[in-house]
Amino acid sequence: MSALIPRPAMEIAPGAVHVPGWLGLDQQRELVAACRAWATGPVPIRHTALPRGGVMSVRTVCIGWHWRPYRYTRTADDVNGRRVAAFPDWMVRLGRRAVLRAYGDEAAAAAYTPDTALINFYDGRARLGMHQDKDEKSSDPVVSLSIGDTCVFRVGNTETRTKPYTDIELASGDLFVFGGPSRYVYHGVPKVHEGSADPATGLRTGRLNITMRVTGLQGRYTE
Ligand SMILES: O=C(O)CCC(=O)C(=O)O
Ligand SMILES: [Fe+2]
Repeated sequence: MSALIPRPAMEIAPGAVHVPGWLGLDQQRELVAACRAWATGPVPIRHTALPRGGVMSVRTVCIGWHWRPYRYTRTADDVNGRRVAAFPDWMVRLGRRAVLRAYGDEAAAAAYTPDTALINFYDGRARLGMHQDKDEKSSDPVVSLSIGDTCVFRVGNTETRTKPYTDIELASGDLFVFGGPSRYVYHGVPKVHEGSADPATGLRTGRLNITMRVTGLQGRYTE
């Protein structure tokens, strides 16, 4: 789809809102630079090990709290034992602006205080199976930002990982927020369109996705 044709914001399901082209190119560049720094440490980006052996095809680095299947911890005991980078205040503000844009609810936006983000990097072969984000002890919305290659994002239902689902495309700069009745919707990334990115974001290849969440765990860890 041409970047010149503005795509309208769409409610895909109650509480699940897609805002195409929400991030400008400068913001995307800044996020790419920040994620690149986080990818190097204190906990380097890695393929997350799964409990039954095997690894995820996506590579992930976390900030604020470290996620591994299926919990959040302060230290990355499955990687190098170190504490992850802090969740910066500028990202809290970005999350609030995202919630305001998606729901138009000033009170909900002001109250939104994400304390962790999972930063996923997809090469052309990476996929993410259908899952729910349910390791958080808070039902506050998940804010998702995409940069780089366009992907197919599958938005399912809250009951099963199978149909009915809706496939949408998440392109560079797109915002997707899922909260309220869609907070525990199954979702996944069945395909990444390799080479579809505009290198002007600073990401020559691949797809970056940032999901901010509220863990509901005690003890904020910010800068
Ligand atoms: O890459 C995406 O768009 C989704 C990522 C996701 O669902 C997750 O990290 O839990
Ligand atoms: Fe998810």
